[in-house]
Order: sequence, then C-alpha cells, then structure tokens
Amino acid sequence: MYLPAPNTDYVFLTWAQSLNGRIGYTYSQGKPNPGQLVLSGHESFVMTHKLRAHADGIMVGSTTVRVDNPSLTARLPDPAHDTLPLDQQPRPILVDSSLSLDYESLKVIKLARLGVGKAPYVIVSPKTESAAKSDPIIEQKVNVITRVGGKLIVRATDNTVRFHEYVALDQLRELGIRRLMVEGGARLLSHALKSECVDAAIVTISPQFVDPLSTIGIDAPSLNWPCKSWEMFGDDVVFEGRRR
Ligand SMILES: NC(=O)C1=CN([C@@H]2O[C@H](COP(=O)(O)OP(=O)(O)OC[C@H]3O[C@@H](n4cnc5c(N)ncnc54)[C@H](O)[C@@H]3O)[C@@H](O)[C@H]2O)C=CC1
Ligand SMILES: Nc1nc(O)c(N)c(N[C@@H]2O[C@H](COP(=O)(O)O)[C@@H](O)[C@H]2O)n1
Repeated sequence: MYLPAPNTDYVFLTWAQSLNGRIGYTYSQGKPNPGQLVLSGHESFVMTHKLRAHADGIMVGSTTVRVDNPSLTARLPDPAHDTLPLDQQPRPILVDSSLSLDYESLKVIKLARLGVGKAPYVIVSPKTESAAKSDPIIEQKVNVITRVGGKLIVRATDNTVRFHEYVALDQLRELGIRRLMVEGGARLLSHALKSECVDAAIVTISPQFVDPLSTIGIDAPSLNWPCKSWEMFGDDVVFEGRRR
C-alpha cells in the first residue's frame, strides 16, 4: 500500500463497501437517521486510520456528517481506545456549501475544543460567505467554527460542478493540505471519480451483501485503474488502484 510522504500533492479516495457495492444507508433530511453502515472489520479499520495518519486532511460530504457525526481523527494503534497526538492529526474538511449542518452538535467541533482533534475547514460557496453578513443563523455557525480555530474555505464560484473547484483544492493546498484523503460519502466520491485530480482509490471490500433498497453505492464513471495491490485485512480485502 502506497502511503504518501509529507509535502506530496496526492489525492486519494478511501471507502468501505459490501460485496454488492453498497457503502451506506440511504438518508433523506427530515427522516430518521439510519445510522452508519458498519462494513470494515477491526484490521481494515486500523488500516484506514494508518491512511488517516498519512493525510494532511480528511474530506467528507455534508450528508456523511449528518448521518455519521464522525470524529475524523487518526486513532492508533487501536481506533477504539487510542488517539495520536494533535500535531499528528489530519485536518477535518467538511464540504458544506450552504452551512446546513448543526455545528454545535458536531464531534469535530467538540474534539477541537478539547484539543484532541484539529479544528475543521469548511468548504462553502461564495453566496454562503455573503449570507453570513446578513443572516444571524449563518453568522452564528461561522462563529462556532472560528471560535475553535476552524475556518471557512470559500470556493471561487457558486456554479462550478468540477470537483477540484467545488472542494477548493488549490486553496487547500496553499494551506498545507497536500495529501488529501476523501472518505465519502457516495456523492462526494462519485464527483471525485469523475475528476482528473484523483491519484488513487483504496477500497475495503467487506464479505457481506447488504439490502440494496435501503443503501447507496457510488455512481462511478467507467474507469480502468490498474490494481497496484490487494491485501487481506482480517476478513476484508483492501484493493488499491492508482491512476498512474
Ligand atoms: N462506507 C464508507 O466508507 C463510507 C460511507 N459513508 C456513508 O455515505 C452516506 C452519505 O453519502 P451521500 O448521501 O452520497 O452524501 P455525501 O456525504 O457524499 O454528501 C454529498 C456531498 O456532495 C457534495 N457535492 C455536490 N456536488 C458536488 C460536486 N460537483 N463536486 C464535489 N462535491 C459535490 C455536497 O456538497 C455534499 O457535501 C452516509 O450513509 C455515510 O454513512 C460515508 C463515508 C464513507
Ligand atoms: N473504513 C470505514 N469502514 C466503515 O465500515 C465505515 N462505515 C467507514 N465510514 C467512514 O468513517 C467515518 C467515521 O469515522 P470516525 O470513526 O467517527 O472517525 C464515517 O463518517 C465515514 O467517513 N469507514
């Protein structure tokens, strides 16, 4: 498994999926939270945390945050009990264009307040940045983020669909986020896979079928990335594909 060295521009996608390609429960706002579909076994989850420890930033989409409320910390040697020191932690990066999330309730905010995790960068649209000046609800969310040391990253335009522009990749790199791990969810990964800026995909395949009607998968374009490695971690197979 290739682990990028510091000061390397490297965008790698990681996710876990079932044998029938599902990665999470379908969720619609206003409906009960279906919770996280747990796919990885212990060994492959430790591998995921080793990847996190080799990333400057971990990026997730807003629905992933809404469903999972993730910590996005690197926790080794045992993710259930151990956390690496703050200076070895990756930066949580939330793609939340309209600041739709309830920031006060997020684990990443609480962990930043405790000094256990780094404060998040939040990717927003220009119109959301403008709204913060007149909408007290938006302004309050910005305050929650900035008070723990986080910041808004405002993408260049409101109407882009190109992944690297949508997630403000150049701005993140200027802030030192050069090894970017994109963890999901399905829509964020689908957009990433359509772009030219992704270097690798590391996929954990869990030996289980899950109900396709209540779960989601990744709508990937047809891609043919050579398999660079595959390895067993416990009962899971971890596949590494690299663009070049
Ligand atoms: N099994 C696994 O490894 C993982 C599973 N999940 C699961 O995935 C589910 C959430 O996935 P989704 O519903 O697909 O939502 P999501 O978390 O991917 O959120 C959609 C994201 O796509 C962004 N987006 C929209 N247009 C875009 C564009 N053109 N370029 C880049 N980004 C764009 C939105 O701003 C939003 O942040 C949850 O059930 C979660 O548990 C999430 C991460 C990993
Ligand atoms: N590697 C992996 N295996 C699974 O089975 C998963 N469900 C996920 N989900 C991702 O991990 C995030 C939770 O991270 P924390 O443990 O809270 O730090 C979740 O939001 C997904 O991005 N990953």
